[in-house]
Amino acid sequence: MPELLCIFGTGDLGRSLGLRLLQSGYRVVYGSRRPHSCGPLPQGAQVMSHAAAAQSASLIFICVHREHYDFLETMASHLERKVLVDLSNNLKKGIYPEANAAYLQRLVPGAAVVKGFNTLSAWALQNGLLAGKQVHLCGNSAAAKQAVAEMATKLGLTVLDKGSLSAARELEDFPLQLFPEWRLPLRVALGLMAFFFFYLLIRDVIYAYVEQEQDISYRIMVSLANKVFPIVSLVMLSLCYLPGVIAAFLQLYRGTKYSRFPDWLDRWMLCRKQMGLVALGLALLHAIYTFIIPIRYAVRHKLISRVVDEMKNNKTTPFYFDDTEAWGTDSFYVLGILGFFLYVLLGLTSLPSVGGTLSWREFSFIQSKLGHLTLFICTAHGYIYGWNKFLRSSTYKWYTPPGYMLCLIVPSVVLVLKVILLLPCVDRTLTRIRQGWERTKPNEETGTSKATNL
Ligand SMILES: NC(=O)C1=CN([C@@H]2O[C@H](COP(=O)(O)OP(=O)(O)OC[C@H]3O[C@@H](n4cnc5c(N)ncnc54)[C@H](OP(=O)(O)O)[C@@H]3O)[C@@H](O)[C@H]2O)C=CC1
Ligand SMILES: [Cu+2]
Repeated sequence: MPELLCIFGTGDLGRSLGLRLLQSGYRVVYGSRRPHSCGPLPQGAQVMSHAAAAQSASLIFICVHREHYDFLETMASHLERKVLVDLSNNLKKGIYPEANAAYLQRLVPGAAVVKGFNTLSAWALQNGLLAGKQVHLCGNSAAAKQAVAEMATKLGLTVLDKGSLSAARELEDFPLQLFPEWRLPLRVALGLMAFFFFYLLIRDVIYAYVEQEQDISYRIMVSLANKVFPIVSLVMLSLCYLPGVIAAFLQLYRGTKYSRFPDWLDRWMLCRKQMGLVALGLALLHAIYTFIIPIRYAVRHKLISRVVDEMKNNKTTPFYFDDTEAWGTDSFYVLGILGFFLYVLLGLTSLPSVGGTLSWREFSFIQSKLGHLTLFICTAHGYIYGWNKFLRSSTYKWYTPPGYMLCLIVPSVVLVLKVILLLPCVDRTLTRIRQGWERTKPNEETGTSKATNL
């Protein structure tokens, strides 16, 4: 006979959890305030009063909001020696002085409370999106935790033990976090965008207005945006590879890999993927913005008015083929296309479903070798853009360097550092360090090792 599990509460979560448990081969009994009118439940589940349901099972899921926990105190005698799983979440951090699970344990001291599953959603349970999902558990009774962990494994979940019930607070705060690993990359991207936008606004629009009394503020919409996006994209892509390079230099400097990186570097390393994806998004915007250039009114007007001018004045300027310009623009576009293609490739392999099919060697080849190649190609794309501009006109003053000049500094630095790391002698040392070699090498004569590999 399959094991019988009990669920208190017939709400959204209770129903979805019951359905999933039934599909995993358990029997389910619901405890409800109104067992005869609680609406449709998953097929095969029984429903009774709380007390009767608790009697028949040893493991009880509390799928009730914390605000209604008080009824559990009145039936504490029925819950003696039961395992109570607390799945509750709060709407905000710190509304209650103690964690929900600690509160539950206080109401029912005779039971073993386990906190967990609160990061799952009714929706994911209902749609069977559980495979490989990680759940955290904590509780004071090891046996109770063990029982819950076994059940979770049967549901296809991966269990992570977070220790005693005092960790419940942390677990309850988890679902309240909104994309924690995206916060830093998005802040950096917004900061950089704001900086370059205002810089270009002053330099291109306001400067032209003051100096030449020309109102070209319409350029904010497309031209300015189409400079800000590629600039920030390139800087973000560099920032995605910079921490790896810094870490390598730090290892070289320390001569060992067995010491922790500073916190800021750790945090930076952990959001590289998100940095790269933000960069990819901006590169995509840049590509789309570039496509609409020929159909813009301002561009068409400029071309047509030049022809009309010449017809009116009845003279034609010599129209010859500039070989340098042809090479310059073509290589600019080709590098842009190749760079964007590699960008997309990097983005695709960062998806778990694609990255999971790659071996570690393949993954690191794509993310590191191909990643730096992407950075190189995109930086070259930027340099050629600057070069073409320089060929066509150079009315720019030295004190107003174009935006792309500023942004090219960052990727150039990263690339130079990467080239240094690729020098055979540096590369050899780094490989040895990463294989566990330390500067205080074992003393070969006596055969004793001073280095500890910990
Ligand atoms: N929905 C979700 O995706 C998730 C929910 N959770 C947590 O699970 C818990 C339940 O959430 P959810 O199912 O969405 O909520 P619902 O409001 O859908 O359901 C709550 C259930 O609790 C019971 N209940 C309500 N009032 C009382 C009361 N005064 N005394 C006793 N029982 C009562 C009712 O069942 P009955 O009428 O049968 O007694 C009701 O169906 C919450 O703590 C929530 O934070 C956690 C993770 C995800
Ligand atoms: Cu470009």
